[in-house]
Amino acid sequence: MSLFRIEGLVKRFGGLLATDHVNLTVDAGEIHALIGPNGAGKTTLVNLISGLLKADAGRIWLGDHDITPLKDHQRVGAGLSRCFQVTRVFAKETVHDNLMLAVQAHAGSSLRFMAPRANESELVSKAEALAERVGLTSERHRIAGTLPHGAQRALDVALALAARPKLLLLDEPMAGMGPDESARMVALIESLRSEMAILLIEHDMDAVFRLATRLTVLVQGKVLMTGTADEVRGHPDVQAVYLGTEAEGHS
Ligand SMILES: Nc1ncnc2c1ncn2[C@@H]1O[C@H](COP(=O)(O)OP(=O)(O)OP(=O)(O)O)[C@@H](O)[C@H]1O
Repeated sequence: MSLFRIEGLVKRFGGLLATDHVNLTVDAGEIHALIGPNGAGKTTLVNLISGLLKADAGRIWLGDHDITPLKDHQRVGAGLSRCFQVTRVFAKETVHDNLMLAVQAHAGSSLRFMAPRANESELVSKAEALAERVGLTSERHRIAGTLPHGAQRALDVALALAARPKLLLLDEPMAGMGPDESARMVALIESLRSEMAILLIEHDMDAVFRLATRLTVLVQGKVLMTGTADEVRGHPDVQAVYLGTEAEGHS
């Protein structure tokens, strides 16, 4: 059974079918990329998955748990974490304090019953481990808002990791990055592969083809195809519909 499964998902905005009976699976250990031209419905689908939008029809499964009726924060609790195009980092707090808040929010009942000092030191060590996990150990005491863009995105990933997700949703993690920052983000995503499944929405096709186990191509709300990088690259419809658009200056 797939770790994550979408069945017949539908979302209408007035007369527009933004999500048109979409089926999609993500397996454990997989980085599954969602690609498609502007307006294809990628953001809508991610919002349906994370629970920001309510689907008109269809079901969403995490393992054997039907998460369709759950609200967004309940989906995080069920194991689905999201990184945002617009980051949710607290700009005026330090990296460490951002991580402490995230770790605290997801600490669960085990920590609540510990002595306060043991509790605190457990939280600190979890926050430090997360900083190290995303390469921010040396920036731990900096104010988050003063970090370079790439480091802020890395912090956003760390905040999502604090929830210990089974599935991580990454919405354009490379957006606005230069080549060095992108390369670092690619390495970070690659390093997460063994620990969780990832659904990646990204316009940077080099990064997508480097990272993705499988890709799903979305066009006008519909799945055009799902396949490996080679299958997608070689598919004539994809070249016409998507890569053609790319060559014309798709950002
Ligand atoms: N809240 C909304 N109300 C009405 N129409 C919407 C709404 N959100 C999205 N749409 C429409 O749904 C379609 C899919 O949009 P969506 O943003 O999901 O595409 P996308 O693939 O994420 O595009 P991009 O690559 O530009 O981010 C578009 O035609 C868009 O105009």
